[in-house]
Amino acid sequence: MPFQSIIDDLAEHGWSLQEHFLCDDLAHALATECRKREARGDLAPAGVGRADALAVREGIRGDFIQWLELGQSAVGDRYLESMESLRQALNREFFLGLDEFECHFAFYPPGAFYKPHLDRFRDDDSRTVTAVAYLNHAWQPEYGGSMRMYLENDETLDIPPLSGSLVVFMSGDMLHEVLPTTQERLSLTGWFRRRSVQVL
Ligand SMILES: O=C(O)CCC(=O)C(=O)O
Ligand SMILES: [Fe+2]
Repeated sequence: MPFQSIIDDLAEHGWSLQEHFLCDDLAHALATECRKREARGDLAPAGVGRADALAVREGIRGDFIQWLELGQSAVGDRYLESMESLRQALNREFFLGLDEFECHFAFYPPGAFYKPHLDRFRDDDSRTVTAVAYLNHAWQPEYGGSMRMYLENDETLDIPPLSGSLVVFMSGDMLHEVLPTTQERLSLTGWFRRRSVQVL
């Protein structure tokens, strides 16, 4: 079961890569859904920060996003249901108290990137585990657009955004970035959250 290997990887080193997490038809249908939203103009430039501190900073990230909610599309619901099963598996194993999953489509036009960052906000530690699913069929190495993770001992790992793969990591620990892409790059980025304890 892929969930067990995600859990084992997280316990061992805080991240996991599952190269065939989504079956081909689901990955393809999600890519179609993302492109449809993009064509309709539903995606908006992504911001940096949270709520009232939210700002669009093109020097930091250049992707366009739209949140995925239950009931918007059958294919979106299928993805959210599999993340719900993963949430329950993570809670059973790690007692993280994850009580929510939020996720958005992301569309990186050619030239876009996302500079190195952690997924946890300075004033809100509710984002606990990050899960990113990639939706790019026949992605070639020369397109760029890999996600670079900064591991221990100054090592880095570049993960190409290949259709169907899922990367999971601890949101507060893993420094990561999206390297500049030369092609349109589609993904679903999400976070398992626990109830936020506000730092005043
Ligand atoms: O698309 C990716 O590979 C990662 C995106 C990301 O780091 C984010 O949205 O916080
Ligand atoms: Fe991130």
